[in-house]
Amino acid sequence: MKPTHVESRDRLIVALDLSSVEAAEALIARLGDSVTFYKIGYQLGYAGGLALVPKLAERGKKVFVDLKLHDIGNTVAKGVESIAKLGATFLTVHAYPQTMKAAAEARGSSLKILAVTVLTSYDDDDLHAAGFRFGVSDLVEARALQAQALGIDGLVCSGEEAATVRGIVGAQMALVTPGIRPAGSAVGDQKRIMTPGRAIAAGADYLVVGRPVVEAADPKAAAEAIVAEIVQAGG
Ligand SMILES: O=C(O)c1cc(=O)[nH]c(=O)n1[C@@H]1O[C@H](COP(=O)(O)O)[C@@H](O)[C@H]1O
Repeated sequence: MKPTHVESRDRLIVALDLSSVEAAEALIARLGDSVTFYKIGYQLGYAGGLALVPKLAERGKKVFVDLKLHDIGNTVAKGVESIAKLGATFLTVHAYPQTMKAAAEARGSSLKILAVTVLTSYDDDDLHAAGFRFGVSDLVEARALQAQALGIDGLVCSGEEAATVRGIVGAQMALVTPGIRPAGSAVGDQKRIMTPGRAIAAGADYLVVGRPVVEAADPKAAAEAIVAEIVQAGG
């Protein structure tokens, strides 16, 4: 079950993984009306990009601030309060109980907190190497339940887990899926990938796409093709 109020175009979130505000502004201008939702993460955020959040919001765009916070509760809460003032729609935290609790309590009324379950560049071996005794699917499911119990607004997971997670948490939580790769595009460092259409069909509400749009010869055409696939999948 996907929230029906979200337009197909608004389900695409383009990751502005670029080295400067100027480069981001140039891409935003090229994409024009084809993209309504942007993500600002480490690369752009640490290069002055957080100043773009209120500017984009003023222009009617939605912004996902992807800082994947994880620290002691007090520090997380204060960071969340600062991000909330920028006018962002989404903010990520890692799905650790203390971190999620602090973020949920500090988020205010307009910012929504997304918990990153297991990074899409991880597989079971990567989790075991990091000291976890769970595999990806078990850890994603356990964290989804914890996030729901703590009042978190949405989850970041791969398309591979989307259908199961949707079944566990129901329709209320937003499911946001990175690791999106249109057929034929380079996988890069991602390990749990899915095409836009299959991810929507699996229950994703939002697709996060970086390189397949940002590095495309024609980013606008790449974004439009993803939106067309979302529409075709019924999203
Ligand atoms: O939170 C995220 O957005 C995120 C979570 C995750 O598990 N995997 C993941 O790739 N992301 C982000 O999604 C984007 C994916 O970029 P591409 O692999 O270039 O499409 C990057 O900005 C990542 O930081």
